[in-house]
Amino acid sequence: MNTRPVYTTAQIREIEFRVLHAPNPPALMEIAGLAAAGIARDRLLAQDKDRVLVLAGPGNNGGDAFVVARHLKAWGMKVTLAFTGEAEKLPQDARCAMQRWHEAGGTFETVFPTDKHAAQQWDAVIDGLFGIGLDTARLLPERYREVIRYVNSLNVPVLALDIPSGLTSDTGEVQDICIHAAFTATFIALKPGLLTNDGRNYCGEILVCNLGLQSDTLITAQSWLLDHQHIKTCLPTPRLANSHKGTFGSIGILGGATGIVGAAVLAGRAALNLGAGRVYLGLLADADHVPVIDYGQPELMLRSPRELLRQVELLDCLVIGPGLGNEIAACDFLQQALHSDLPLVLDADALNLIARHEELNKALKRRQAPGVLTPHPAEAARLLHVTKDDIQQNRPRAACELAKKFNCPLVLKGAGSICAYPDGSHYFSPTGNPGLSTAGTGDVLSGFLGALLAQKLTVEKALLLSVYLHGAAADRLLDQMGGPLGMTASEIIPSARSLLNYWIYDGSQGSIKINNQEER
Ligand SMILES: NC(=O)C1=CN([C@@H]2O[C@H](COP(=O)(O)OP(=O)(O)OC[C@H]3O[C@@H](n4cnc5c(N)ncnc54)[C@H](O)[C@@H]3O)[C@@H](O)[C@H]2O)[C@@H](O)CC1
Ligand SMILES: Nc1ncnc2c1ncn2[C@@H]1O[C@H](COP(=O)(O)OP(=O)(O)O)[C@@H](O)[C@H]1O
Ligand SMILES: [K+]
Repeated sequence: MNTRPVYTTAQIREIEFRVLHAPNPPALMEIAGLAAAGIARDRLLAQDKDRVLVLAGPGNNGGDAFVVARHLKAWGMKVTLAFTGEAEKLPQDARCAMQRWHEAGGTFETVFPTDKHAAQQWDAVIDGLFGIGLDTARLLPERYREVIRYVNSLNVPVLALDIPSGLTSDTGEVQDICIHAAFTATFIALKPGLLTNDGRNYCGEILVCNLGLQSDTLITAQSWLLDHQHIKTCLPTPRLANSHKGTFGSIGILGGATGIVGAAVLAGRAALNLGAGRVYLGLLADADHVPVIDYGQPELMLRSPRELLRQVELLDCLVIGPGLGNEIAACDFLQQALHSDLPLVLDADALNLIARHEELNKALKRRQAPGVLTPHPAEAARLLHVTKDDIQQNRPRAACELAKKFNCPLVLKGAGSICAYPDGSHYFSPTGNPGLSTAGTGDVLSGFLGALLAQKLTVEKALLLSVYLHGAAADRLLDQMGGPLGMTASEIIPSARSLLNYWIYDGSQGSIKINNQEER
């Protein structure tokens, strides 16, 4: 499996320690600087665009910047380097890099340019201010904040070294201000902060420079970036010609209280369009508001929740939560679902009820049958009894903590969704965009997940595939629409259906092929 590993700062430092304490250690900073300089030359600069501003910070990220500057200068670029730290306080490798810059005839400015006194024009900027050593608990000194504001106001591409300065490497949080990069050359391996939360706004295109190291042979990864190669291993197998609706599972969706019927309908439509053989909705809405048919998708079979729960033995999976509400009846239905042996997808109000009621909480923890939770950050906060900000401040930690607490795989939704397992392993999804920030898209995800479980995918595969596919369907729509604005949850469904078929069948269909053989 060539899924990319993702490492925390502590793990990157451990890798570095192991490499540097082995015989004949490589010159990591030199290798990193050369790789990044090549990216700058090839992706940001050109013969008539050769004026580059290189910003060097007070640590080893600054050291990388000196190496980049040296190579760009040697390749004929017009390099202006700015460093406002104290040379004698630089770490040893960075001091060496500065020395070699001087030896190559380089000089540096001792103040950073700002919009107040920068008359010079640049074609590109290299951000070597702060890397994984940034301490976000300390407010950045004003000179750094000023230069970051200045760089962000320029209309030129920025290459961030390792991570954009201002971003917290482990969490993707930006405390105050951050370099807005067009490209990020990240060293050794991916970091969580590049992949989730604010990180997605600031990194631009990420280029991993592994510095010749096979990091996963040095430290066992617990975290990975999902990619299409991995997703290919999660796909349902192509359908046999001799199949019928029973082959592809029956799914129940329990929710749709008065005023929020649409949530369950969306989940049902999503499940049907992702290949479930039969889809039943158990709607909680009162008699005056409950629909008897979904005219937009008449294939859905509408029931009362009681009828649905009476026939659980007919179901292969139950999604409970979309529009479930928080009435006593909802609690009862959830209690019954948790005590059943059915594979469960627990979403939305089901999660809120579990957060509020101890007996539901216990029932979930005691469950042996497969289950998956699909909280957004506010639901995750209720489940962990913390604030939403606490969750967002460290999404990977929150996702793993929840999976462990309930002994259940889950997806923590939002920009850079994280699929986590009780053993602490977790995956970041690279797909999805702000077009998904609209009501109902979570209901669609729960329907996708249920459909894949009903088709007998394992929980692990169904979770990764549904999250990746959901985001990819939105990304495809975004391309078609030219932007994310106004994307609707309903539109995600056909987009995902075509993608999934395409991925499984690679464009080739299963219909019988009969041709006349020309006689010769
Ligand atoms: N780990 C490795 O093996 C490698 C690391 N390299 C580079 O080294 C970087 C890490 O270097 P460092 O550990 O020196 O860390 P950084 O260079 O990221 O930052 C540490 C420096 O910033 C200062 N600082 C941190 N937070 C601050 C704040 N809030 N306000 C003001 N100053 C603050 C610290 O006092 C220290 O001087 C990586 O990101 C990468 O760019 C590369 O050379 C490749 C190899
Ligand atoms: N900015 C974003 N980038 C990527 N994915 C997003 C973004 N905003 C929302 N999403 C995705 O959209 C879905 C929203 O789910 P949720 O908040 O439960 O919606 P609802 O309850 O209205 O159905 C989740 O899958 C989430 O990951
Ligand atoms: K940086």
